[in-house]
Amino acid sequence: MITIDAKEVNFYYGDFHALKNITMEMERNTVTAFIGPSGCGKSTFLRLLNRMNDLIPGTRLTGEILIDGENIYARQTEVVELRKKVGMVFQKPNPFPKSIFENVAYGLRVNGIKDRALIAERVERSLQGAALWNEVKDKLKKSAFELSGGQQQRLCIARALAVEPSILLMDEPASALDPISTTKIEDLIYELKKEYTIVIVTHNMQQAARVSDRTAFFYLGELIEYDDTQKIFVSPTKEATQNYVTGRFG
Ligand SMILES: Nc1ncnc2c1ncn2[C@@H]1O[C@H](COP(=O)(O)OP(=O)(O)OP(=O)(O)O)[C@@H](O)[C@H]1O
Repeated sequence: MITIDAKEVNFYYGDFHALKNITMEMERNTVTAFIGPSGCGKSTFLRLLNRMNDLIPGTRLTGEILIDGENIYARQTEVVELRKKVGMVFQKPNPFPKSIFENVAYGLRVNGIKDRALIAERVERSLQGAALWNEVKDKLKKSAFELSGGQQQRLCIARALAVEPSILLMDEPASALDPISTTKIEDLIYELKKEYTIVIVTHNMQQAARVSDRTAFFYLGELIEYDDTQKIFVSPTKEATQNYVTGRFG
């Protein structure tokens, strides 16, 4: 079932045409990786999926992005509701200067949930979902800054899960982490796709090959090739894709 459906999307920063006629569909409960050289538009496209570019002055979008059949750029779309449904995890872990518990509870409180038992239950479930519960269950009141970088990133994933999104956007979620923490995040992505649809930007080819079902190769603002990950890495159709995945440019 298609959950994200982008149709002829063009995006401009002022006069700069950053995304050119992007059309692609993403299915529910899959992991899609965006790859391509620096500046090709991966993050721009990812951020369009939960309207994170809205606040950048002078930008313009044409085309449509439908999520579960609804045009997320339609006038009646509530951005707050959209972001509940489409969560985001950034490159650098960015916990709030609050306790571990309060970091995860934050989105629930912002959404007006006051029931303490419900909040505690959701915090536990989210930390379990982010494979962090066992490491933090005895120190929930400690500052999030006392966690390691890898734990902080899983905390940020738990924070995103707490408001029960159906889609998770991840912008290079492991690039600031050591190899062991990276493996944990990759294992987690594999687990999470049972319940969520995941879109990940990565510079790491092996990571894209390991975690994703589908891979989209972007170059200079265009979607050059989008196919099953196996196909992109083993027998891509386009020469540019072949050159990129074999490390001949980028
Ligand atoms: N806020 C902005 N204002 C103007 N131009 C921008 C802005 N953000 C990105 N761009 C430009 O849009 C293009 C695409 O940037 P984007 O960050 O989407 O690329 P990317 O593929 O994610 O790159 P990287 O892999 O380096 O993160 C680049 O040329 C960049 O300079």
